[in-house]
Amino acid sequence: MKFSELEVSEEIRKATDRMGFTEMTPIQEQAIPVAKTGVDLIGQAQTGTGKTTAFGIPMIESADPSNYDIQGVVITPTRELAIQNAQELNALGYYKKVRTAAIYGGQDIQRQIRDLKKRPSIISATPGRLLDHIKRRTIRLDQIKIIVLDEADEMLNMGFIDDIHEILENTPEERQTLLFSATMPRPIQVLAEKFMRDPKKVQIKAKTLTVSLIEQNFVKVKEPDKFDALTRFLDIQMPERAIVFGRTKRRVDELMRALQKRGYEAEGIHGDLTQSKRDLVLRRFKQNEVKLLVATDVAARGLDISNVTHVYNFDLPQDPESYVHRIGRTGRAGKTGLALTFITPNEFPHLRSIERLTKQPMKQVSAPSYEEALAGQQKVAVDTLRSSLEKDNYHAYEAKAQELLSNNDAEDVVAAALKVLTKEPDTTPVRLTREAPLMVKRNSHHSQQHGSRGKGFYSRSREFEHRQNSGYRGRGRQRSQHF
Ligand SMILES: Nc1ncnc2c1ncn2[C@@H]1O[C@H](COP(=O)(O)OP(=O)(O)OP(=O)(O)O)[C@@H](O)[C@H]1O
Ligand SMILES: [Mg+2]
Repeated sequence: MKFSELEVSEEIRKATDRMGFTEMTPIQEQAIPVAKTGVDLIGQAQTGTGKTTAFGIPMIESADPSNYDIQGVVITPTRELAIQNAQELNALGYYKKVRTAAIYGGQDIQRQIRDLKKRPSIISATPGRLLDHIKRRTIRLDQIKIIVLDEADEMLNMGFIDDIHEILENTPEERQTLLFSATMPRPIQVLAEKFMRDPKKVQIKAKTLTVSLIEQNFVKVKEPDKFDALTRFLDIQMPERAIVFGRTKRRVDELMRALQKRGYEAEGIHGDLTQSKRDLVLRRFKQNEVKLLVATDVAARGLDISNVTHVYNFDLPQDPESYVHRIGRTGRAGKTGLALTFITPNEFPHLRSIERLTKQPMKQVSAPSYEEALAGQQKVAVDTLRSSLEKDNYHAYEAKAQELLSNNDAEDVVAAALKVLTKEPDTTPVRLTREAPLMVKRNSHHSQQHGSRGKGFYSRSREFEHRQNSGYRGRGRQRSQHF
């Protein structure tokens, strides 16, 4: 079905047109008409299939820009996602003149207060900062009509649940509540139904939980060999734009430095960086100034960066759902992608639990040898040379070529030129602190949640457990500190 056939105001149809959308995606086609009737809704569809617009249209449609109250709220687990959702809502509200403000931690609160004085109709926020504003009375939610929990399962996970409850207490009881995510574990749905009113479920049924356009591979590699394997894969696969996920903030810092040391353009993103640094790194990645983004799970959910061709899970994620979201950073909006997951020998049970959740077996590949990586890079050099020949723009170099050929064998000259052009696999020694393999924890929080009898789900990282016991106030803060 096309947006032009959707029963919405002309301003919204024009906005989707301006955004370049013609056909609706399945979640949009099915969720928008239901949400417009005002009922509560749980929407589940694969990553990259347009859930933002699916909740965005009913929000913009119900907002009245001549009313000065905040009428809608979208809550997300990360700051970058709050910014991104605000951008999409502003695009959808362009002709109707419905304004959305992004409200998130790490940005000057006075600046946000000034923004709020301009009376946005919708707020796209992270929970902690939203609560700060509620307490300062710079945001009132008593007139809202719609609240959306984007990445709902993550928002209702142990880390954010208290904040969400506190936010909900500040909203009118007759509000409409919408939950969206690509993953929706059963226990989270049960929990959600406690604060929703008879929610309708719109689940886009697919054979697999992950998008079929993403090729999913894994490589078995011992911890000390992981980094060499990574750089050889990079040399062979030559991703246009890739995200490398590491387990902890320290790991991300070390990986980024190690990659840079071997001559790759890489930048890191995690929760210990200042927000301006996070913004800068993401901007450089989006603008293709760096090809590799090394990230914790702070970049796992929701981020929509076009042309991410590869996702490397250098470390396994903490839980199978995170795997689904991480690899979903590629293969978006109909594009193809490749995901490669590194598994150390004793992490195999985790691989199987991921496959059980995704219903998609991963294909085993082997780590390229030095020679294979070299052959890959040589091919790049040959291709570069060939395309230069085709461009026919090297005539200014002909005199020098003749000079070289008068004293040397032609084959030697070309071979030497190729050597210079080839980025040979770099074996510069690097130091990475050894990561312990993920533990299989019986009766863990996750295993109970998924009703899987404690087999094969993961324990939280040591860092997380340490933080849990280290007196941070509010569980939501602990969770956001984690990545
Ligand atoms: N109807 C459409 N036609 C074409 N492109 C679309 C359409 N709807 C959304 N898109 C584009 O598809 C991309 C993915 O959309 P979006 O970020 O909303 O996915 P999502 O389902 O929320 O994914 P995730 O689960 O990763 O958060 C965006 O670039 C968006 O602009
Ligand atoms: Mg999304």
